[in-house]
Amino acid sequence: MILSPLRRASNLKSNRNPAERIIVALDYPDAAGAESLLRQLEGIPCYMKVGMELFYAAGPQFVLRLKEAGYNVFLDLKLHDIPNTVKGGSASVTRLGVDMFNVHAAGGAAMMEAAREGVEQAMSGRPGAAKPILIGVTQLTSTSQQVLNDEIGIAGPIEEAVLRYASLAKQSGLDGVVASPLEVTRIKERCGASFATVTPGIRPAGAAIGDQSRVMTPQDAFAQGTDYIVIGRPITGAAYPRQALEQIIESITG
Ligand SMILES: O=C(O)c1cc(=O)[nH]c(=O)n1[C@@H]1O[C@H](COP(=O)(O)O)[C@@H](O)[C@H]1O
Repeated sequence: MILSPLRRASNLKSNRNPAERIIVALDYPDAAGAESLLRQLEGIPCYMKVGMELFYAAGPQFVLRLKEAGYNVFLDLKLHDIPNTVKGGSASVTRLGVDMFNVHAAGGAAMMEAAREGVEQAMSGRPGAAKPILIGVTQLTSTSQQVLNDEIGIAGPIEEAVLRYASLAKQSGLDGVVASPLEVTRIKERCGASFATVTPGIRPAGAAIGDQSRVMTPQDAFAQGTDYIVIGRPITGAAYPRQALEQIIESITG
């Protein structure tokens, strides 16, 4: 069961409590696992991310339960399909009442514009509701320079590929991008300070990197000017998840 209501982060510009800029990835195979973590983190007003693992198992119902508990929710389904399908998917996700969701920038301008149209269409039926933050995924933080060039076949520095996706996302009317904190400074220079950056690939010093490639510590990521960090296993896989999260909060405030 999800416990007490939490204070809700209002929007990008008025994030006061640093915890509101930490997005915890609830990568669990079922609702019970995620609920156990929520009990341990009770009272800390961080953002919660529902990704494909939990959503495919627990569905929209779990998103609604998080919303009822007062959390801001990032629904990470990385939509990537023909524009008409992404428009409909984006409208459904918006009607669900999530605070943030993402689409793959690799789907191109027409697809991202369709996502925005889907949001706008759904918002017309939800007067007074807050519009979700629409984010484009650039290059996954698990992708290395070598994989990009040799396997995927995109030439040049990975940062250039990320910047290209970020510019396209901005031109298509998106609110920001998912990228590595390593690319935040250049994205802000290219797309403007108010263009949001949501950065996974976060590893506190000494934490196992696992399948991530382009990583940074929480404090360094915020020093680069990121708006939100996304962090999963360093919290969910810790012996004491609450302590792990509190240490991260302390590292960014101290
Ligand atoms: O869109 C995302 O959230 C995402 C994009 C990306 O490029 N890299 C990335 O790791 N993520 C997500 O961020 C989370 C990172 O989890 P950890 O590696 O366990 O901290 C996972 O839920 C990923 O699905």
